[in-house]
Amino acid sequence: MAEKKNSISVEGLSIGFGSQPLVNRLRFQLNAGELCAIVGANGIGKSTLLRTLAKLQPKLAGEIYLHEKKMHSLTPNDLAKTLSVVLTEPIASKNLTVQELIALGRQPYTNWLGNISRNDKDVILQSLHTFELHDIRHKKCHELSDGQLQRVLIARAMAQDTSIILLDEPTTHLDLHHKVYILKLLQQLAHEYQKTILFTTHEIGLAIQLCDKMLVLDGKENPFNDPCQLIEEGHFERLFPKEMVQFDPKTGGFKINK
Ligand SMILES: Nc1ncnc2c1ncn2[C@@H]1O[C@H](COP(=O)(O)OP(=O)(O)OP(=O)(O)O)[C@@H](O)[C@H]1O
Repeated sequence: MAEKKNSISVEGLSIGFGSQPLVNRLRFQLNAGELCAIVGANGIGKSTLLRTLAKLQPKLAGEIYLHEKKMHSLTPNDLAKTLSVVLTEPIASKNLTVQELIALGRQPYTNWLGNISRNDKDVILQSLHTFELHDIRHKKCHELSDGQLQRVLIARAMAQDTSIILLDEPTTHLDLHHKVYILKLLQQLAHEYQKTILFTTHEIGLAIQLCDKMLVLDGKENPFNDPCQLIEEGHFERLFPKEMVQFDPKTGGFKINK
């Protein structure tokens, strides 16, 4: 079997704001080709972790390694060629067309005039096809549905052609069909293109079915493992107060306590 390539690893990481840590002593490692969900209750620190991993806010302690190099030793341009981020915040560039927005993903590779090469054009075309956006490539982003816009943002991350992709709640606002569609696309990107994909979500049941690994932020142990192992160890049972909902290990989903 081929040796697994370590893409992102975190050791003793504390995250939070100011001097107040939200989560302490995080430790996990992801390899090339793995899809991983970060789950946990509202306000536990999922988005904060994602933003810290993307260097959008400082870590409080510990170390983040990308391809076994300390993240802080990478230049901004090297970081942009290694890691792309899809956030939930509304995008400022909704007046661009679908194709123009996806082309922005090529910025780390263009020269200082921003000239697009033949290779850049091929990568943009491939992203349009992979995400079935070719027919709407000339539409303005403000004319798109939430689901279409979500696909465009992920296509832009694919055009950035980084080995690691981080996404904050990529399935919010989507119906069940489109939630599954987006998560399956992410799984395909990870498995077929050997990307390492880490995303935050409240869709624990879907994540259990589709992810290779999961990080459960519970504010204490914060276990990281493959979903079956996490179920066996009972980590999902302890995630929410039992009076309301209960995890059913047989179905891998939550049931309302009536
Ligand atoms: N800019 C900020 N300054 C200080 N505290 C903040 C800031 N942004 C978020 N927080 C706090 O940090 C905590 C974690 O927020 P975060 O958005 O990471 O949680 P989350 O797990 O993603 O939650 P949700 O599931 O609701 O999206 C919350 O208590 C939040 O109020």
